[in-house]
Amino acid sequence: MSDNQNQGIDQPPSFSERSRSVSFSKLLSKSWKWNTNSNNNSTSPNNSTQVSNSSHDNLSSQSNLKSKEIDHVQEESVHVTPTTVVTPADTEMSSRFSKFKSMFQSNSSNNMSPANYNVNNSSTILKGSGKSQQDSLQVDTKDKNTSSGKGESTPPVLRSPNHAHLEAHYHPYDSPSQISKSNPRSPMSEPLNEEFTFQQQGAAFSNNNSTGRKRSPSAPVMPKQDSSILDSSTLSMNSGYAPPSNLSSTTSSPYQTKNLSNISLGDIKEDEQVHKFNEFKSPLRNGSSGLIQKIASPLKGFSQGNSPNESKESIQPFPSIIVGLTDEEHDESHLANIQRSGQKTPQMRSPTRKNKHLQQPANPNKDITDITISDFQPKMPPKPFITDEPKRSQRLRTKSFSNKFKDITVSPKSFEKVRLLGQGDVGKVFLVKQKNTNRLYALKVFNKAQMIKRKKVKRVLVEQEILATSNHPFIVTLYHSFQSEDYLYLCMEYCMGGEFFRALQTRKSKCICEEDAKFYASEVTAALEYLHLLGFIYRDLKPENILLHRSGHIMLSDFDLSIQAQDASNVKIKSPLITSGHYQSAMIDTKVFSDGFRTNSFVGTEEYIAPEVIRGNGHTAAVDWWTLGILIYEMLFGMTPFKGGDTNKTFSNILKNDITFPNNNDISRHCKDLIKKLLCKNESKRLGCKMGAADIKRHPFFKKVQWSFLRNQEPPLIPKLTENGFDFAATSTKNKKNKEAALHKSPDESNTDIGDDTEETKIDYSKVDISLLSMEDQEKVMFDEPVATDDEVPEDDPFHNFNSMSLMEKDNESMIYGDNNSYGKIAYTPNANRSRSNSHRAFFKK
Ligand SMILES: Nc1ncnc2c1ncn2[C@@H]1O[C@H](COP(=O)(O)OP(=O)(O)OP(=O)(O)O)[C@@H](O)[C@H]1O
Repeated sequence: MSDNQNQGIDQPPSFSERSRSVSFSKLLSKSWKWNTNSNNNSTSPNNSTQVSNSSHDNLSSQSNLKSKEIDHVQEESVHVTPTTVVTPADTEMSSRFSKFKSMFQSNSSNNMSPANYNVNNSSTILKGSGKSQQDSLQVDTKDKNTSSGKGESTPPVLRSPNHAHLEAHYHPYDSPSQISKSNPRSPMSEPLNEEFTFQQQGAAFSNNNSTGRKRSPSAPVMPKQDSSILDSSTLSMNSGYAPPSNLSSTTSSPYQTKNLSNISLGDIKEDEQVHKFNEFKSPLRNGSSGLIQKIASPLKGFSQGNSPNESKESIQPFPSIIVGLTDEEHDESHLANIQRSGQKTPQMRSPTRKNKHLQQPANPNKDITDITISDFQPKMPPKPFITDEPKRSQRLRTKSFSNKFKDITVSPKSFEKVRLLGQGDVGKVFLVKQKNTNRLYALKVFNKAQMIKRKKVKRVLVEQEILATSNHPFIVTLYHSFQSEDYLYLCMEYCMGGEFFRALQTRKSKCICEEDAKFYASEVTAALEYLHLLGFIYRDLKPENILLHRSGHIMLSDFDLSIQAQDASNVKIKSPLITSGHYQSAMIDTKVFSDGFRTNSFVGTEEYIAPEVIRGNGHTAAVDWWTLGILIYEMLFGMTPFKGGDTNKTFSNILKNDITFPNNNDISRHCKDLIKKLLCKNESKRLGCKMGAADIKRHPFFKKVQWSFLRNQEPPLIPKLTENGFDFAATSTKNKKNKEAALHKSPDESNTDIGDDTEETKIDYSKVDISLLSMEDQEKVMFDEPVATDDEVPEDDPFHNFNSMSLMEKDNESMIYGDNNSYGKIAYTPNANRSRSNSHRAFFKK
């Protein structure tokens, strides 16, 4: 990877830690690829249609195909699906986006619409018998040979005429050994005794597998058939959900012919929820969209004005006042219309109104005592705008987060890469510097083609929705999100402290004391409470997804596995406020926001997965409280409680084993009680099942926690930048030299020169297939493509709902790059100011 060249810094020594960081659903599609060779063929491919209503369609079909074939079928089905036929007119119309439309439609079920985010395409991939799949493969091969890609009437799925390259470039994880090489998790150095220092560097995200913690190759392997793990009684069917596996292989249930090792993301029964998710209207959404309709007529009214300026304004497509109109302002606009149209004014309003221009013109018949100074002022044309209100596209205005965001103010070119921070399943996260402000951000970049191919479209849309909707001190701030022709970008607050997991690992014992664990558990509880309040279930809590802000406070990140309960809009809070003991903290019943919501996806991270997820009975927001229990345990003991030798054993332990606490650890009775109650295998008895977060906050373990003052407390560990690390200025110069030296040619198209990014040489993106470029060149395109504004992305584009927008926040608190800053090494220094015994008292003493 190019970062290797960029960094020029030492690789950190590798950890011999357990690697566990993979989130399940993110690798399921890989897992079935890897396991298909070893699967038995007990079920005919056609059987898959018999269970077409279940979430497990075609699993047996999958087992009949060798992994290679499946790859081909998956890939080639893109070509044969009739919906991929694009007329030349269509192609011309939306040339920049049509390739994704056709990819998405081909890769999805027939009734797919972009608005549904329906990425469950397993039936598309494997529909019919193995023979027809073979047939389609042959047909596709022909297509492949004849298709010349974009601009022709043959389906221009991608610009590349050779899709084999896609697999090579976008799927570097074709085998467990490859994944361990190419998809390592964030690297760490060895703990350096008291200093707890590690090298935080992107260079380790290259193909060099000797560095850093890796994603576990075994993690994506789902449990094999093993009747010892589950007996049929543990597979409760009473919820109406089918178990996703045949963990109990002895019975003849159709479901039990399937193996979890075969399950793919496409088999996850999320479409129902997603469908309802789309129907879901939050109060905010209702408000904004309703408001737009309401004010449509006043705007028309303005256009009837006599002033030329007035009519000019009236044709402005997206007057930004629209969303910002209060009811009062709306009334006022309406009033003005009525007055203009000669109708009798129903009621005169106060002259202290904001929009003075809407006041009545001087009335000659008016009593002299009624005349005000405004009567003598030149009459300004009606302005349907509040000047400091930024413009928002029509689409953005209808979003629940429209009050937070304005139209996009940046583009990929606005940022300069500092280094790679991390690489997730489908996204790369870069530390970037905004060129004109020197502000530092974490820029998460997703490859669109890869998102479609790996069925992650819905997930990235959910991630954007949650990040954009959230406004909480313990949830990472989204500053900008935008898309270009080939990429999606989430520009977030840079959490300088990196993963909390690293901080734990840099401790000698890999664990922290109970008081410190209480601090982090409190902050996580507060963040989960907030998410639940919005109706989101996080589903992937683990130390890897908890980032540390430079202040040392936590920041939850990575929401692509989250889901929104569909009934959050109709929530009636029965007992909104309850008090907690002596401290009278206000607590909200957060459980009502996801009451009655169950989802059946197999998501999570192996050691953190809740029993109900393994059982496949569907799960609720209670999974987040289970994961909180595991997290607290891991913080205290440096390991998770149910980890087994392999996935099967881990799942078996989760389902059957009681929680035990290592002997030599001195933790309080209350703490053990909390963990036990959170790790209750029966979710209906688990702590949190009654009132959600309020139940947890009222537990005696948290008795002395000042929930309202969490943000003001001293965190136990403070990340500190140290010297001699990555030097941005040096790398920047080096990059420049590299760029000058590099000859950027597409391997396939010798006459296609993507050029460099100097002013003189413009890149013709339409002629470049980014999948054929080296990683370095792909990154170059990533930081050079023009931004696609909301209105540019056609409605039928799969990424239409990914808004390009910027946070309206005036006081941007993001870090500013300075000359003396170094971003290579972070040390976690124990906070000397923090009392370990009774932190809340210490806080008030200060
Ligand atoms: N805001 C941020 N500040 C600093 N580092 C970050 C930030 N966001 C992400 N990272 C780093 O990038 C890594 C990958 O990010 P993230 O987990 O969001 O990607 P992902 O594709 O969803 O990964 P995964 O598949 O592991 O969930 C993180 O583990 C972290 O090290």
